[in-house]
Amino acid sequence: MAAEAAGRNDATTGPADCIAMQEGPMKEGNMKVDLEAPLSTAQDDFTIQCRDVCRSYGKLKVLSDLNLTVPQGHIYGLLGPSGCGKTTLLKCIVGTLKISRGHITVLGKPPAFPGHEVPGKMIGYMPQELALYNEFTISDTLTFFGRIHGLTSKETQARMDFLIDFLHLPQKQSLVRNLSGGQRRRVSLGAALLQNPELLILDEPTVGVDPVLRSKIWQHLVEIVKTGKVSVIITTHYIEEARQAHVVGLMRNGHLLAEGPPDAVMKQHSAATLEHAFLQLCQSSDQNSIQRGSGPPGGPLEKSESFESGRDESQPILGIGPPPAEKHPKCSVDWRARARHVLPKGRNIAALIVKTMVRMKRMPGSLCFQFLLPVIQISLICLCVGGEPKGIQVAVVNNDTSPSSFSNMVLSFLDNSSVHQVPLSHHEAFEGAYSGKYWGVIGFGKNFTSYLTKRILQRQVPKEVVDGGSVHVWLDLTNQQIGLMLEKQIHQAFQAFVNHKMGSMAYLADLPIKFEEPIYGSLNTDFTTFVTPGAVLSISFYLAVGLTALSFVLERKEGLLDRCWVAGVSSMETMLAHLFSQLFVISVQIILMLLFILLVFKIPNEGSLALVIVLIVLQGVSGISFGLVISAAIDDEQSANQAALGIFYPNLILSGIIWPVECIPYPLRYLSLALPQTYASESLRCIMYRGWGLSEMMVWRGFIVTLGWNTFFLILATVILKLRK
Ligand SMILES: Nc1ncnc2c1ncn2[C@@H]1O[C@H](COP(=O)(O)OP(=O)(O)OP(=O)(O)O)[C@@H](O)[C@H]1O
Repeated sequence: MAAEAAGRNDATTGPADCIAMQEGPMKEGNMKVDLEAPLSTAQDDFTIQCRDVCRSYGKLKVLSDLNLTVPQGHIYGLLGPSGCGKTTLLKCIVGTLKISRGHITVLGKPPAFPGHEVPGKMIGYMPQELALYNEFTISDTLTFFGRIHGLTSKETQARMDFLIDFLHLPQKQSLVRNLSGGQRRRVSLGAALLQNPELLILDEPTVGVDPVLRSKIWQHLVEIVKTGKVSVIITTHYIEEARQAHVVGLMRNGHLLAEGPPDAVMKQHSAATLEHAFLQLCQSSDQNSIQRGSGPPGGPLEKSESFESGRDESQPILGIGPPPAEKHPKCSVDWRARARHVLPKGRNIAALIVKTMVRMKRMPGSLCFQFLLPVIQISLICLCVGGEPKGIQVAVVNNDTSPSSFSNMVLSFLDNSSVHQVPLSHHEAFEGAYSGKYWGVIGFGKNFTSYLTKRILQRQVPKEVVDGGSVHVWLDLTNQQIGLMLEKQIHQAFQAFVNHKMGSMAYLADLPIKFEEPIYGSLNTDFTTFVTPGAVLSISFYLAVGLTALSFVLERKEGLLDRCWVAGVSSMETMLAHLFSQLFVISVQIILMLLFILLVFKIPNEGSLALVIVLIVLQGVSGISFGLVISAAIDDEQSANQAALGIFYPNLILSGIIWPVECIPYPLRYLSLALPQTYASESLRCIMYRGWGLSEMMVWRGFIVTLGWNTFFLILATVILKLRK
């Protein structure tokens, strides 16, 4: 095998034989991925060219003035210890990470250049993470990537059959989540090979793969580059297997220590193996750093520590000397290509929507949960919030001795389902009330009946008669709702008694205030009616936030977003596809919620059902957009959950959903009015309870504010995604 490799390497003298590594002062200025991006004059010979590439994560400088060249039709083995920056470099090459300085040219243009199919069909990328959808079968996985690359189903099928056979994959209907680690890695490799790309970028494809298959993969790579049109860049921890590559780049601390054919590297260092050559290079590099008084290798690199910038000519590094002078003609692109680059592609959106639908189909339990959760939540609110307290224990001390006993009559009008009367002595009643057993004490004096009669019939009575002819009530007001209910029930019972006893003369015992038929709403309006519209909006918003943030954060963590991006799916397409598929889920959720609140809990709706639905859907879209903001800004699911939960209560309280906005003190009220759900809740209440339409300001401003937040969240998510690259 080694001899074979050597033979191949001999045949690849020329560009790969001695790749120059840049020396001298570093060039200033950021990499230009715009219209002024430079083109290598020798672009026909090179598939990838990296010049003076720098990339940092915060203060950690990971790539430092790195120069690398992948000749066309070659296999390039990128080797280096864990953490030296290989994956970072590959991500810069495929365009998922932006470089802070330098130039990268891939297949003739910088990555992500308008109209360039990198990212896209020209490039096959296998990330280090498996980056596969666990709920997919092997067939679903390859079909999905086939759709994105625009392959016909016949082409996808043919490639699938070949790859399943070649990569020793199990049946194509096998679910990815049921595959072994090695099998998943091979499926991931299959997805990268699917469209026969011109450039294959493979980040540790042979980890966890048995030696027979590993050798077969290398054979295949050798085979596909033979045409001279396909190039491969591959990272591996098995340094010796890289001897089969045409060129190796030995990387350490963000620099390339050497670049050249494996045999030449070994010869230069009189090493029997590539591993030994690499060790020698590392030692020389460390000695050089110590002599120059720089910090230990592996730490953050400063410009002054850059190996290339201060390199001694005597160092045993291949290709010493500045790279040949390069002219940098500018790439140009017409407005049509630029527009095509920016505009979302229907094909990609459709592929992503189908992907989401297939995943939903494969997780029926989760889908049912998503549909039923809002119904359960709103039902619990309607059942448990705002209703009348029932079975409240009240002590009754009845000292009325009259045979006609008005006190018993008053008590008989008390609603027994709400108030449970417990007849007791004065002492027992108060002892029970103070010990928390009873919510109040209702007391009638000895002469209640006669004094009450006198109070009603005589014009003037002494204070003693007024007092003795009154129902005395002592309440435990630590629970305002129970206290208010008892007050209301006792008033109503007394009113009913007066009506019964006095008939048409009942007005004598009335206050001269008459509450007429309400202008809107009903006399029996309860708190549930107030709270339900806001609760529906809040549920739609927060479920969408949670599902969106979580699904994106997980997809990013598993490398799926990056993989799709390299396959040519833009962030905008990903967002739109998620929006459309989530709209389906939201629509079902809203239909079920409305069925329950209108038909089961009989919440009134005097207005247009269409307006109600549109407003709730728009709030769901706000939730999706806000979820996108969270997932764009946050990398792990725990922090994403915390962010979603963290804003839940402040927003719920400040939006006037559980208590009127009018109760909020002034400076906070301005904040409340700016929130996404304050005007929207008011708008929904106006539609449902007042029957208003869009001509009313209180209705349309709810829609306008919701649309405004949607736009703001979407723009913010896009900006954060761009800035964080
Ligand atoms: N998103 C990130 N944020 C901060 N630091 C990061 C991030 N990704 C990588 N790094 C750091 O950058 C350095 C290079 O990481 P990289 O993944 O490129 O190494 P690698 O050579 O591919 O390692 P391995 O062979 O183990 O995969 C490491 O120190 C790593 O901790």
